[in-house]
Amino acid sequence: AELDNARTGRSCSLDSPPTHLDVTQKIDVNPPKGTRDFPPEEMRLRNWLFQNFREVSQLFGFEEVDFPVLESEALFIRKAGEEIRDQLYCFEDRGNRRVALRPELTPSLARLVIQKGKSVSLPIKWFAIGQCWRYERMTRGRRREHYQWNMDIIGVPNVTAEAELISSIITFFKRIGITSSDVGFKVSSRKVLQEVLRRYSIPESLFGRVCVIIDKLEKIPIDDIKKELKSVELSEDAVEELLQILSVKSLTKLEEKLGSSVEALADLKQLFLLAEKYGYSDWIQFDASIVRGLAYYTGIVFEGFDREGKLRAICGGGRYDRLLSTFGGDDIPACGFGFGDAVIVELLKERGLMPELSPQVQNIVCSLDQDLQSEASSVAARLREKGQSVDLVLESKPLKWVFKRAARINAQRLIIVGSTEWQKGMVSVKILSSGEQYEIKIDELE
Ligand SMILES: Nc1ccc(Br)nc1
Repeated sequence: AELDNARTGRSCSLDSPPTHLDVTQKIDVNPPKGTRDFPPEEMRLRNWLFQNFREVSQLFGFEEVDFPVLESEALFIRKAGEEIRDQLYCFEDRGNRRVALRPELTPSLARLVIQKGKSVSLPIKWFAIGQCWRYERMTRGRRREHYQWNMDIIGVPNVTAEAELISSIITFFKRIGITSSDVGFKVSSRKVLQEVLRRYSIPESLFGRVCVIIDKLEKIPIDDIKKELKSVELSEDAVEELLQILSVKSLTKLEEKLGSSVEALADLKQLFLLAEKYGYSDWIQFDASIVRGLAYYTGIVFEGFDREGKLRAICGGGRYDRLLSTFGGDDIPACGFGFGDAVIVELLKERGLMPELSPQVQNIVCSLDQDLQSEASSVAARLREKGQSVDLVLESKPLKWVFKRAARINAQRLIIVGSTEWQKGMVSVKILSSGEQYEIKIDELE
């Protein structure tokens, strides 16, 4: 009912919102279906992951940006039959506007680039880490939100941009202990598809839709793929040729099939040459079946995969030279990738690479009797002024309780404010790792 209300813009709240005294209705303490809470332990892992995303992005000279989670629905309405469209988390707001929770970040980035126009100089190198949404029937019990790391290079037409993006992802993998024996990148170019469609005089307008269908290879039966391709007027021959080409796994074979003048080949050869120079050749392989499921890719496409074949794609991206112009912007070349926060964690667990992240606090401060509580607060304030983190025990507790809490929050030092020591202008300090204990003048504490 609430969702209907939200969709129609009617009030979302209850008639008379419960006051703090009403306990007539017990609320569901779980988050909405398909969404997650981030209690401290999960939040530490998320922060660790995002910190690595950020540090790699900055290592490559990218600037961080973000956009509203809520966007105009129009940003994502593409007529190519994409899954991302079918699962759009969209509704009508109270102003009768059609809006959507963003399913991806690239359209928002394109919108901002156009909005900025000439005020930003090219090339633009931006990265973002943002929550993205899909409304999937819970039949499949899958998540409805995830966080995606994106890096995009706008304004560079040649594949040096794609080579740089792949290098940044590999840098990230190496930082967290993933090697080229764990993960590889399948690389191809949509210009391969484009060339085949051209040879069969398939209209350009069908390109996006054909790519979306091809992306379902290995996800749905081959006969359904063929049926869908024929439904967009591909002839039997065109379908057969297409599927033939998509099974090619070497550039030499591709050259035999398409000839050496095809632009796709030049791009791919240059990319593999650059990979050699970056030193990441053992991470990438040509695979013509890679097309990715977003309609707007126009050139090189790539996806990171787990070599054991147990997990879904870890990340993916490619060139999207037409997206800005389809939004009414200038004809500016662009490429980028998206990297979700879910599969990578599954991979880390698989490989035993999950980081040990415990809470960290330098000091726990307590007073031994109630009359010294304010003195304990002044000791905490003094330490914090010196940049020391302090967990201040806020009510009178037995020392046994304090020690237990100190262990739980992984405190390094216990500072005890006791009356005898306080009379002498001192406090007791206990180094919890070694057990070493001593008294120190308050104004020497740091
Ligand atoms: N696009 C998208 C959004 C949210 C999730 Br979970 N997966 C994919």
